[in-house]
Amino acid sequence: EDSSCGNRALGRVRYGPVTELLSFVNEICSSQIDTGLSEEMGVLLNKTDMAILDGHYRTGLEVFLFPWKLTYRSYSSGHVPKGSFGAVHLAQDGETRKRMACKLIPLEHFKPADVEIQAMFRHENIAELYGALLWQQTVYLFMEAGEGGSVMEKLESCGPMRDFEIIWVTKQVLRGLEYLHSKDIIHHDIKPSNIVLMSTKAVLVDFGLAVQMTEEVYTPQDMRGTEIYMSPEVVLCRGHDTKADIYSLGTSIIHMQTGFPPWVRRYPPSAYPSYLYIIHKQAPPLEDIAEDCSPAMRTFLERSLARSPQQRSSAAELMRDEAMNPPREDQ
Ligand SMILES: Nc1nnc(-c2c[nH]c3ncc(-c4c[nH]c5ccccc45)cc23)o1
Repeated sequence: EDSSCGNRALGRVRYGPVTELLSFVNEICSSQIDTGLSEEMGVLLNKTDMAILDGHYRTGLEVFLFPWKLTYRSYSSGHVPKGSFGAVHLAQDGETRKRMACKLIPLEHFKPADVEIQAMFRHENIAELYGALLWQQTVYLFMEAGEGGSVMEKLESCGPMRDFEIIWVTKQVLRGLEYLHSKDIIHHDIKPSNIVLMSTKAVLVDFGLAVQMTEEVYTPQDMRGTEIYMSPEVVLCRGHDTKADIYSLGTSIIHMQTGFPPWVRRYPPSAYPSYLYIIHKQAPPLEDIAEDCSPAMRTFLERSLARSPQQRSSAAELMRDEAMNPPREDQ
């Protein structure tokens, strides 16, 4: 005990740089440390407006968690097993009043990939990582909060989005993808529930399936992503690249336009437990584009849903597409 502050036990939560946070998450995953300890331990990145008190950062004392309603239906068989999962809460620092998102992941399901990309690569359209704590076999990831909820929640509560809303969200996502793809990172799970809204921007979340390519093509050991938004080359499992995210953005736009992801209205989930074969065999789902879709947006979608990844436009090219810069009177 530290006599200078009486017999108050000093906790094991500390401020540190990204490198220290990364070594902390690797330690807890390789169980190099006794994870059974009753008190919390972890690393909060410097200058994150989070107030550690004597090495403690306890839920209910230094920080408070409030459950967000995270309700979204999965149309297909939902997550392919590799989907990263964890309950996301609203968090608020007791001292600084800073509001954050806090994702709780059971230690046995936690992997360093859940934080590596967000810790090492920062961009205004990627949810910033503030720190990681381990307490009672649960990892607490503190991140930038999208208090407007996800695009999925917006679709479920307000129905199909209007053109100018879709264009605003799509440009935000393209900025994030342009950055990630310039670092050869594939997100692997672009979809409405992984795009969260703030007052001035939208950010991408859930990098649990993201990978940084080391070659031209990424050959997966397992299928990654959520089926209904998945590209044909990912379904084929013979190697893919960052263009897989562009296809998933295209299917997400169809969802934003119509209120339904592609395929489900023509192939009802009751009759089709899996869409992998349909995605593989059928031409891209251009039939599911909204009837009142503007010609410019239809061309944009044809370019993002092209079957061949080589033919598909890149995020940088789509940023410059006329659909993203409509004439004023269209607004
Ligand atoms: N899977 C995942 N991994 N990281 C996040 C995440 C980081 N910051 C966030 N901010 C908001 C929300 C969020 C999603 N649906 C919502 C509905 C209502 C309110 C908030 C939300 C989620 C996050 O989510």
